[in-house]
Amino acid sequence: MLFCPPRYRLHVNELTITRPDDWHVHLRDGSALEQTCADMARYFNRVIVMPNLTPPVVSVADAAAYRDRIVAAMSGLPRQFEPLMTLYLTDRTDAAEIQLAAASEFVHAVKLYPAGATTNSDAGVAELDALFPVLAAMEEVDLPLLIHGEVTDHEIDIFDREKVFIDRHLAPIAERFPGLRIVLEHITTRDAVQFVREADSHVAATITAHHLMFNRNDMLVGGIRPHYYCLPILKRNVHQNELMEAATSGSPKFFLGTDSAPHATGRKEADCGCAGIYTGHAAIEFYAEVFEQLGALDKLEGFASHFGADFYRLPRNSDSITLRRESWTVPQQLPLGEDYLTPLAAGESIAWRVAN
Ligand SMILES: NC(=O)N[C@@H](CC(=O)O)C(=O)O
Ligand SMILES: [Zn+2]
Ligand SMILES: [Zn+2]
Repeated sequence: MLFCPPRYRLHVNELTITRPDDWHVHLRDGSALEQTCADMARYFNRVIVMPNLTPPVVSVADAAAYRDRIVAAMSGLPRQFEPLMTLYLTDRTDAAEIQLAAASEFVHAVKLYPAGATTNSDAGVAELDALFPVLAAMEEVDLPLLIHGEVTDHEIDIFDREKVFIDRHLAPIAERFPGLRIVLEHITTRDAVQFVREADSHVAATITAHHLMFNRNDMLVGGIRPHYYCLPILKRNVHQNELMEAATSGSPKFFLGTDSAPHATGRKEADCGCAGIYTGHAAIEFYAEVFEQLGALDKLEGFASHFGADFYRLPRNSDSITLRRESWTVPQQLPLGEDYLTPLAAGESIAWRVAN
């Protein structure tokens, strides 16, 4: 599965780390919340909730109502996480809404989707320049901007869309708004790693487990695997290696964001399958497997539990979780409301398990 030989192997059977947070997740809505919230609540303390519902979460009032639905969905669970809400930036977002968001206790960031870039992004931004007054307001009130960093131009190859976004849009935005905190979400390329590394401390990135575990060969060689299809799309192994290096480097600029994104199995195994991979059922376990194979289990805690909180200027969690080496088999399917989804690694065994 992984390309890099391990630097060294730590043979531990138990690992206790500060309780982690997930800085990028799709919980969806309605009856889907039962599964997505239960999975997140198992051990995450805080999760950054993506706003790409239909219709999207565009106002503080929308975010408050969505938050209530999430909290209600967690009421019967043995433990709960804190949903950190985000607003979906549109061509109609104004500075007044940004000020309301900053004044609220529960909106922690604003998400930029270029129009048409990914699942449920039709309402996204068409003209970035027109949004500069809004970005200025965010810089002013210190509200982070989260970015799905891909251009959508028809003539730009899908494998180049992240790099072109960085060159055309991200670099100019970071330069024009030096005080704006920016998270480049779910990075997939060497170019993104380099950009984030070289930027100042206002710029960070989330890295998913699946972009660490797989490259485009895993999706395309020997047959096409729709459950590995997500956006940004899996890249070449050289990019995967760069992500592994960044995630295990100990740099506080790179932290955990699962981008766990459920779709009903029938909508992925289709003529025109949806983008999104579900990892919420085994998120920290997947990361632990990758970090272990890279001989970097000692770097997991910073990546999963410290750096994101530091970037969002929230306290690090004060309690911990314990991962045990205990093999278990991922179910073939999980409920998604009245439908079902196919989780990543369905039917396969996973080496780590979080102790209750
Ligand atoms: N990552 C994905 O492939 N899909 C996400 C949207 C996103 O994060 O871009 C989704 O909402 O399904
Ligand atoms: Zn995205
Ligand atoms: Zn996402």
